[in-house]
Amino acid sequence: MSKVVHVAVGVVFRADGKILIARRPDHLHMGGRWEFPGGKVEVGETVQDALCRELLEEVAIEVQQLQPLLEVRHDYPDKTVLLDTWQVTQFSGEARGQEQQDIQWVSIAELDKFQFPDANQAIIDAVKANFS
Ligand SMILES: Nc1nc2c([nH]c(=O)n2[C@H]2C[C@H](O)[C@@H](COP(=O)(O)OP(=O)(O)OP(=O)(O)O)O2)c(=O)[nH]1
Ligand SMILES: [Mg+2]
Repeated sequence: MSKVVHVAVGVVFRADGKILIARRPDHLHMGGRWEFPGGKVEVGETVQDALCRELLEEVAIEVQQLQPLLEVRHDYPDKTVLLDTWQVTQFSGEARGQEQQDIQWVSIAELDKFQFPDANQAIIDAVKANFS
């Protein structure tokens, strides 16, 4: 069995209630799908540290306030991920894709229009249930 990939994922809310999504570069796992920004937790790092680092690296925002939302474990054919998902309610900076990826701010109702990796359905359901 391969080990579980621990991923820090941020559902970033802007003051107007919109959520930040980004399109995964084509060459990556789940390339071309939309995601909530984040990435793998490195050895010796807390999940909160990983989330702050990834959001700065990927979309140039500095997290100021976060709270746990849910954990989603999902088996893909080639790997198993644990999406350790946090709600980000305060941040500084203006989001921009630092890796040439498209980003968008979308309403909760609009999330259904985008194609996310399969593991994300549980996150989207939780967002709708908690924040709609
Ligand atoms: N960031 C993120 N990853 C997701 C989501 N949904 C989902 O299945 N994943 C999967 C895809 C990847 O297998 C894994 C995250 O890896 P990643 O490619 O973002 O990791 P990373 O930013 O650290 O990138 P790298 O250093 O490996 O290039 O989790 C999501 O909403 N956000
Ligand atoms: Mg990433």
